[in-house]
Parts: sequence; structure tokens; C-alpha cells
Amino acid sequence: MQKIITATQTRQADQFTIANEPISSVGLMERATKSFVVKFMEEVPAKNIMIAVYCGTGNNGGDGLAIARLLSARNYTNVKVVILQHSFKTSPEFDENFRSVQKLNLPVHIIQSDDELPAETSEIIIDAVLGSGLNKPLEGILKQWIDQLNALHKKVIAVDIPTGMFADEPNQADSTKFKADLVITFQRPKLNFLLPESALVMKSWEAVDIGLDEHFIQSCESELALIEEKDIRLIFKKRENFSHKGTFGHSLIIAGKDETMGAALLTAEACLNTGSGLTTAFIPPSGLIALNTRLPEVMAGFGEPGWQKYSALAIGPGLGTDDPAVAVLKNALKNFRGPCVFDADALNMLASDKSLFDLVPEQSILTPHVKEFDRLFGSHKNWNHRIKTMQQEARERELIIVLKNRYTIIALPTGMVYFNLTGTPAMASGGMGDVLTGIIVALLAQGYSAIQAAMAGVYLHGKAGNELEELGYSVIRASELAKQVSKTIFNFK
Ligand SMILES: NC(=O)C1=CN([C@@H]2O[C@H](COP(=O)(O)OP(=O)(O)OC[C@H]3O[C@@H](n4cnc5c(N)ncnc54)[C@H](O)[C@@H]3O)[C@@H](O)[C@H]2O)[C@@H](O)CC1
Ligand SMILES: Nc1ncnc2c1ncn2[C@@H]1O[C@H](COP(=O)(O)OP(=O)(O)O)[C@@H](O)[C@H]1O
Ligand SMILES: [K+]
Repeated sequence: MQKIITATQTRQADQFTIANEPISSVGLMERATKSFVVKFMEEVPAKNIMIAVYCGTGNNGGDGLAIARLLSARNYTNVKVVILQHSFKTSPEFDENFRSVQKLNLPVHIIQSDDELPAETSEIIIDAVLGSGLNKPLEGILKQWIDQLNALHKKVIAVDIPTGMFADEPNQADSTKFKADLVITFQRPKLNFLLPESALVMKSWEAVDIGLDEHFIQSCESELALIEEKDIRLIFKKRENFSHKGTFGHSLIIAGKDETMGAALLTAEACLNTGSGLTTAFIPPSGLIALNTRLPEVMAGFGEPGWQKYSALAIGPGLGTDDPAVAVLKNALKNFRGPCVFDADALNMLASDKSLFDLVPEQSILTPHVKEFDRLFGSHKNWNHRIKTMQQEARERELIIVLKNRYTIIALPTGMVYFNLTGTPAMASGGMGDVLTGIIVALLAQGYSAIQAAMAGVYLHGKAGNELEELGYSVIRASELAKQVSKTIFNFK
């Protein structure tokens, strides 16, 4: 688990590192920019390409100057520096790097507030204008310059954070930000990189280690963290020699109606492949042939389930929200006493009847996508706001809320909020959420706690997608992912 820290905490980590290591502030800048350059060289190996490094006059600008010098030392032959001198205040680290750059044979253009931007012929722009020191949205000449640069549609690689983007506070959708193809960021992704609104500003990001004090970072007060593979490895237990189907629990899936039987099949298939000992799917009779043909290992159930037989319940995929579906949900809420995952239409029914929502047992897992989330908890003005809501609801109701997206967010009853980084846009296809539900219920049935099942389930789901993508899938069918998950678990151990 890696804590996500704010821009202010990053500055404190910076200060702590300088105070506790034999390194100066400019030395830390050198270390950071060296890490930047290593990643940059992987992205842009051609050394004769024309590169313009746009620098401000604070430490982000200081980074830019150091990067220009380091690239030149690594034989990039067409590097120039453009300093946007929107303010006359310079940081000492900027000044020191400016002196170093002046000793080299690098073209340096200094643009004053009343100057026009010169024509730009470089293919690559490095954005080192403003970093995490941003204190208000861009305005005036700086905004004009960045608007002009955006209009050039060059390939832009940003240092630490795109100019004009706040790291942790909500960003105004219409404020000017320097659009980046890639952000090479220091130590940790910023919170806002993980939220969908960032797509308006940046296409991708990579975090590089700059050697800030990790003990200090992990001791920072933050309720936000990234899930790491090693956290999930700790959760998984090996299947023991004398284990049998009874060892791995019995999953109950209540899903599907005539038109959406596929949802039940996908949930059940993922559940099987995640290692549930037994799986029973309560489906409408019209789905029986499909179930028996496609998934002979799964048992079908009709009528009233013998609730005590089951170790875990998943309810909702493709279930519909008509009166019989509501009756089924009420019945499950009344009778089932084990761990539960509520997904899809079960969430929609909980949203339309808050008295039902109040019956959801503590430690249950809810897996909404954003629309289902807003139906449950009301509309939200931005994703920062949604995080606050899920944190509060998870705490008050003692639930595990899994808000699905590119970086799925998991809020725990403890108030902690985790971001999962596995997964790929190749997974953006129908039925993918049903598969996640199947994975999670299988983990619950095997005796993993609700927190473990949600975290490991979300991680595995995304990891299976990454593995398939590496095998050459540009788009992944949900059924393909449901098959892959067994291999993902194998690869994982
Ligand atoms: N751990 C760290 O914190 C490290 C930070 N470094 C770099 O330092 C950067 C932060 O540097 P600074 O704190 O000097 O800040 P910036 O370089 O982001 O900004 C410089 C100054 O611009 C002014 N400013 C802010 N918003 C403005 C706006 N909208 N319009 C006009 N002026 C504005 C502020 O007075 C600010 O101090 C990071 O993004 C990173 O690139 C690295 O050099 C090394 C390690
Ligand atoms: N761009 C993406 N990157 C990573 N994962 C994605 C992306 N788009 C969708 N997914 C994943 O696919 C699943 C979609 O769930 P959901 O919207 O409920 O689908 P469905 O209702 O079709 O089953 C979620 O787990 C989500 O995280
Ligand atoms: K920047």
C-alpha cells in the first residue's frame, strides 16, 4: 500500500529528505530530473529530434533547465530552452540551473510578458512551466501562452504535473491547462491523475522514484492509498493438498432475466474460475439450457433458496428491477446471513427504495459504476466530491464501496480509500462488471474477508485484463476475462 500524498505533503517530504539525508535542495532536483530523463529516453529514443523545454521560473522551471542540460549531456542534439518569464521571481534552484545552462551551448529564449511567443518548430515540447506550486487557475499572459501552445498540437511531455492542473483540489473543467501526452511525475501519482476528469488534460502518466523519504511519506496523514501487488500477494492462501470442494465454499448467484441471461452466465463463469468450491445460479427457467450447456459445473436454482447452504451471495447482474426482482432482493436481505456483493440492478433497487438500502448488512460489498453510484448517493459535481461521499457512506454504513472505473476506487468502513491501478481500456466492454462480481463472490465464498475479497477481486480483474492485452487483445470480451482469471491467480502465486 502506497499512501497518496498532497502537494503540500510532497513539499514536506522534500524538506524532510533534505534535512535527513546528505542532499541539498538543488541536489534533490538533480536526482529528480535524472529520473525524469531516464524515463524520457525510453519514450523518446531518437536523439536528433527537436525538443523545446518550456520553463517557468520556479522549481518546475528549474527542473526544466536541468532536464535540458541532462538531455544535451546524453547527446540529444536539438534541445532548446524557452523561459516564460511571466513573473520576475525566480527560485534559488532555478537560478543555479540557469547558471549551469548558460555555460552550455544551448539556445535559450527568454520571453517577457509583453513578447509574442516565437514560432515553434520542435516536435516535442517538455512542459516545465508550472508544477505543484500552482496556487490559482492560469490567467493573463500565461494563460494566453498556454492556449497558444495547446493550439499547436505538439507531443507534450509534462514534468511532474501539467501546467495549470491542481494536484489534489478539484480542477475547473474550463480552466486552461497545458495538455500533455505523458506526464512523468515525481515519486507518486497526484490524486487528480487517478480521476476521470484528468482525461481532459493528460493521456497517460508514469511515476518515477526520486528517492524522497518513504518512511516519511508512509507516515503522512492520508486516507488515500494505492494498492500494490505485494498487498494482494499477502492476502492469497495456497490451495492445500487435502482440500476438497467443501473447503472453498458455495457461492450463490442471483442474477439474469430472459433478456439478460448473459450477465448471470458471466458472473457464474468468473466465480468458477476464481475457485469457488461450488456455484449455484438462481436464474429464470428460460436460462437453464444456456447454463447447462455453457457452464456444466454450475448448478441451477429455482424458487426459494435454502439460504443456510451458501457461503456467500452475489445479487444483481441482469436481474431487472420489476416487482418480482424487488421481491427476490427483499427476500435475500431478510434471509441471507453470509457475506454479500450487491451489483447492477440490486443497486438500482436499493437506490429507489432507501428503506431496503438500510437493510444491507454491514461489511457488504457494493460494486457500482458511476451512474449506479449517483443513483444511490445523489448527483455529484466532480469525482473529488464522489470520493468524499463514498468515504462517508462506507464509514457510516460500514460497507465496502467499489466505485468502478479505469482506476477503481475502494472505500472501506475504516475511512481508507484505495485506488487500483491494474486494468486497461481494452476492458471497456459490456459484461465486464458482472465478471468482477463473480470474482468477488468466489473470494468471499472461500473465506476471504470482505475487505480482502474486494481489494484482491478488483486487482485480479484488472490484472487479467492486462495479461490478455499483452497477449494481443485490443478489446477483451467479458467471457474471455472470466476464463483468464484462473491463469491470473496461477501466475500470481
Ligand atoms: N519533492 C518535491 O517537491 C520536488 C519538487 N520539484 C519540482 O518543484 C515543483 C514545485 O515547484 P515550486 O513550488 O517552485 O512551484 P512551481 O514551479 O510550480 O511554481 C512557481 C511559482 O509560480 C507561482 N504561481 C503559482 N500559480 C500561478 C499561476 N496560476 N499563475 C502565475 N504564477 C503562479 C507561485 O508563486 C509558485 O511558487 C514540482 O512540481 C517539481 O517539478 C523537484 O525539483 C524536486 C522535488
Ligand atoms: N477504461 C477502462 N480501464 C480499465 N477498466 C475498465 C475500463 N472501462 C471499464 N473497465 C472495467 O470494466 C468493468 C465495467 O463494469 P460495469 O460498468 O458494471 O459493466 P457491465 O455493467 O457491462 O458489466 C469495471 O470493473 C471497470 O473497472
Ligand atoms: K509542468
